[in-house]
Amino acid sequence: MSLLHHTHLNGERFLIDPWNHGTGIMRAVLTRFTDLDVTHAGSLIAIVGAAPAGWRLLRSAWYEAYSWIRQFFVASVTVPGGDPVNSNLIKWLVSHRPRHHRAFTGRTEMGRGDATDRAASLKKTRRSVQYAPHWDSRWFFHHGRLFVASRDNFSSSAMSDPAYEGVGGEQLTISCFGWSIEPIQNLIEVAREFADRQTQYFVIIYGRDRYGMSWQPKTRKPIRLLDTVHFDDTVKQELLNDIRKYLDPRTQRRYQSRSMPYRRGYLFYGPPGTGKSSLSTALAGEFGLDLYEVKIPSIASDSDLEQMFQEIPPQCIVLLEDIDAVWIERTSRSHSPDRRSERSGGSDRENSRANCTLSGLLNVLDGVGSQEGRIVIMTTNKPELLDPALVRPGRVDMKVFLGNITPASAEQMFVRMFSPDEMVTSDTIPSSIQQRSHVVDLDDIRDLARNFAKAIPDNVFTPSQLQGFFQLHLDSADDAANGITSWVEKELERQANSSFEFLENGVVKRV
Ligand SMILES: Nc1ncnc2c1ncn2[C@@H]1O[C@H](COP(=O)(O)OP(=O)(O)OP(=O)(O)O)[C@@H](O)[C@H]1O
Repeated sequence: MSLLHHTHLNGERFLIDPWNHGTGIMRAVLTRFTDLDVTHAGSLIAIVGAAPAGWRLLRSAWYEAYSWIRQFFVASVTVPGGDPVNSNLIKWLVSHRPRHHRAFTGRTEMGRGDATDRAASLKKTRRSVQYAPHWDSRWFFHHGRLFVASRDNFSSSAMSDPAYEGVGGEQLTISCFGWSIEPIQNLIEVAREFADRQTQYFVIIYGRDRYGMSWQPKTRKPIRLLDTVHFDDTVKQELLNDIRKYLDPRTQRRYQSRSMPYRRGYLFYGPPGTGKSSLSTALAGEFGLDLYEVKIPSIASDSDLEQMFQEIPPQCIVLLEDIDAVWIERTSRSHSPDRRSERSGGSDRENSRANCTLSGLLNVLDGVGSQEGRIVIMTTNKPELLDPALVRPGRVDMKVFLGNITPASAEQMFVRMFSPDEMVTSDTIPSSIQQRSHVVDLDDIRDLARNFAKAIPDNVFTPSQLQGFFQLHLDSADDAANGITSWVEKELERQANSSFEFLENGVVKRV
């Protein structure tokens, strides 16, 4: 089809091309309705069209200039992801963000739900959404100085980690103008103090990340007082004094001057549910130490174990759980699987056998990195399976037995559960329940506790069993005191039959 059109204007016949024709109309329209000349509009369009290229040019010039400035006039400190200083800085940056920060990550809350939302906590169906500020690089002033914090190698997998705080987990570089890193060092100190203040009521528990590649803060537990872990009071005092003495700086100097390795090991042993893990966490809170959790059965190899230990900082508690799962080298896999199975109490334990060896474990316990003020706590339900080499003095300096509950401990537990401080009497508890929990006088509670303790047979139930009973009666001390005798009878019967109870169509059945 021809692109030329014929037209008549004032009786004349013109041959025009559509472009000129279109421009003519545009010009006519523009001049009619605005004062703009279309030739100027054309220049405007040309400028707008050239703007992106100009912008790109400016940007690359800026990057060039910035890298030049960085090279000669900027001091910087890079902190690797996963390092405690990294998370301290992130905490400080997040809480000192500009008021109008607009980029956030949104994630379903993985930790405890809103403690005040009783209905939600009971149903456990809805979790709140957690919003955390998000940025790649941020400029900010601190003490009159301009800093920039930039995150490198952001990986989206970090976001699916429950410990991810919206930012963090990646390498962080803090820069400022000048030739000295002193302002950055000061900023780091400020961030560390800030983080310490924020976490002083919590124990930070570190675990390996999902790929087993690095230590990550796994949970932050409110400090558990040692009074809430019930076991022999004399042993508790001995343990506390021992750790206190060990952490005293004078002890460290004495160890060093006598060329002794500065480390301390403890073994907590006893039946499941007697408080071995709880005691370890309570000690971490008592002495303000972070807790590094090593689950022996989940370690892939000796070299993994070694790598883990190399990355554990000094001055912390290392918790080696289920230490009896360590493969005992002397009874090699090929020679005596039966014997091992027999020693470990059955085929199910075979399945949970660790892949690290005894010598691998002894290596990391005695290795160079272990001599820096760490406390190593090993826990086991089966101390009789442990190799004597593992628990010899020097590796295990004190053994602490945590056993079944005594009537005296049961009495203390009762008082703790129902003392006025512990009883919640806020609006979150329905008034009907508040009326039932009328006993809040401490003397009354103590009386009830004494009667309660009389019903508890010595050394039969674990503290966690008793805790389970309290959980059913948290709203009323009276109910707990009245219900204990029948609970004890039922539990004794159940233990005698060593049966597992379950409900089927409303009928209690046992297997
Ligand atoms: N001695 C105790 N005093 C107070 N509470 C206890 C005690 N022992 C256990 N509990 C309670 O029972 C629960 C389980 O305790 P914990 O996990 O510390 O036991 P454990 O000995 O480490 O068990 P396991 O050997 O199975 O790991 C916790 O909620 C804890 O509060």
